[in-house]
Order: sequence, then C-alpha cells, then structure tokens
Amino acid sequence: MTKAIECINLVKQFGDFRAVDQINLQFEQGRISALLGPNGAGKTTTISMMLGMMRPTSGEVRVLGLPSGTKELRQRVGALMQDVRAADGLTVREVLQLFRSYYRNPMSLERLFDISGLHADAKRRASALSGGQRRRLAFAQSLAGNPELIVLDEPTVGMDVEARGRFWETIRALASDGRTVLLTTHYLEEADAVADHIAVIANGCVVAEGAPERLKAQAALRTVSFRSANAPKEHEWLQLPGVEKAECYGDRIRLHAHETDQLLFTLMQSNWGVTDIDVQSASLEDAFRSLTDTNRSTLTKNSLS
Ligand SMILES: Nc1ncnc2c1ncn2[C@@H]1O[C@H](COP(=O)(O)OP(=O)(O)OP(=O)(O)O)[C@@H](O)[C@H]1O
Repeated sequence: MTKAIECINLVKQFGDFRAVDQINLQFEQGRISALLGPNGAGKTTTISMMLGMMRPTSGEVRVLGLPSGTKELRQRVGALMQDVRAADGLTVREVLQLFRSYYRNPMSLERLFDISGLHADAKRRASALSGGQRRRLAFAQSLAGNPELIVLDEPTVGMDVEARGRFWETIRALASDGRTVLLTTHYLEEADAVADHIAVIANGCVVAEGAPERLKAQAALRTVSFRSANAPKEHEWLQLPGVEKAECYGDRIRLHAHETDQLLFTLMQSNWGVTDIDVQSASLEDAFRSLTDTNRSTLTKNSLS
C-alpha cells in the first residue's frame, strides 16, 4: 500500500544550524497521525518540506507516492499552517467560495460552513473575525478542495473549548471518510485523544514513535528520584527491581519503574548513601517531557540490549 507520507533521511540546514536531522518517518493512509515536539523541535520545518513549501537540504519526501510539491498534489492535499492572514476585504462566504474555485472537486459550501461553525458570520468580513474564528475559517479553507490528505500545523491554537471539541469531532469524521490526517501539536494529551500513530521529535530528530498506547505505557511508569553519596555505575541501576529507565540530572538519579515498593526497599538496604527520596506518578506530559528533554543522560533497557 502506498504510504501517505514518507520522509527518507530528511535534513534541513539553516546556515550552521541543522533544524531537521536525518528524519525517517512513514505515515499510513487513512489514519490520523500526530507529529509531536516542543517549541523549535523542527515540526513546522518538516511539514513545510512535506508540502513542498521548503526544499530539503538533503533526503527526500514522498507524498501519496509522488515527490512533494507537485501540481497534482496541490489538488489532493489540504494544509493549515500557523501563520494565517485573513483575505482583505472578502466576506467569510466569499473566502470559502474563492478557495472552492481553485479545485476540481471542491467540498460543498454547506459542509465547509458546518465545519467552521461560521454560518452566522457568512456576511462578515474575514478580516473582522476574532483570532479563534479566523483559525476555524482557515481550517475550512484547508478542506475546500475535498483533500484526501490533510496536514495541520498547530490546528487548535487560539480555539476555545467548544471550538476545539468541534474541531476534533471533524477530524474524526474526516478520517472515517478514509482521509489521512497529519497534525502537529505540543500536547501529548491532545494527540493521544485522536491519533492512531504519534511521532515525537526533539532537536530535529525522531525520539519516539508508535501507537499512543506504547507511549502511554512509558507514562505509566512511576519515578523514584534521590541523591546518592556512593552511587554504583549507571548500567547497574537497570538491574534494580522493576527499573525500566534511568536518568541522571546532575547529582540526582531518577529511576522509572512499574512498581516501586520493592525498589524503595532495595535502595534503603543498599550502601549507596541514598537521601532525599521522592516518589511520583508520571503524567503523559511528564513522559513527553522526559522524551524530549536532552539535558540529561538516559539509559533504558532497550539502549543496553
Ligand atoms: N527560515 C529559518 N531560518 C533559520 N532558522 C529557522 C528557520 N525556520 C526555522 N528555523 C529554526 O529551526 C528550528 C525548528 O523550527 P520549527 O519552526 O520547525 O520548529 P517547531 O517544532 O515547529 O516549533 P514550534 O512548536 O515553536 O512551532 C528552530 O530553532 C527555528 O528557529
């Protein structure tokens, strides 16, 4: 089956700075995928290359089996980027009609109004809409061509709770029509609620990828952190009962484990001079932070095997 999007050894260099560093990603057709990462991770740069808006320094992007940016793809792909400017002087209805006129097989105006929730604002100037309303109009614009692939960069920024709810409902409905959706977000919780597949990037590299359940399994770990006057070598931490992952922040050691009772007992019995113990349950956001935080050394059972 053709992949919706394939990034092969994708690199983007801005002068001396490498914003995207050898990214290899594949997104399946008919699924909702999320590209997740903190500010400056390289999400926008990556999707700009997917959409043919930016040329890779090296590597390749294929979209629906075609090289990115081709004329054919512009008919088949809808995109919502972060910087959206309202069309000067046009009403909401005129904007939607104008965008529909660019495509061979546009989505119905009625459906675009339903999706944007802007029925009552049809005759208002687009430039007079609020920030959140403008974002909803821009989302409808991105769907004007009835696209089979929809790429959305931070789609929910500026939307209120109701607009967000309607937005996620629309995304699910679009996917159930067989369309492919790729979106970027900072929020693991948001991606978890809708995505079939999540790729996490940090500093231009893919740091984790998989079904939300897989990423959540990591979040289910509890964390025991402590200082140690006499800590053993790092690889020994992973021999402790139940420990899946170990990190070191300066003089503080953090161990991630599914079950902590036995671990605490072992630490207290050891001769490592353990002090200042703290035990916490990790949230999804903690797991995301731990995946994308590069100011620490991390060991996992996988990295040793
Ligand atoms: N045209 C450019 N020239 C120089 N540096 C750039 C350019 N575009 C992006 N960058 C840098 O590349 C890095 C990645 O930027 P990018 O916009 O892709 O991140 P992002 O993950 O989308 O971040 P955010 O969540 O804040 O939107 C950042 O450090 C940014 O400053």
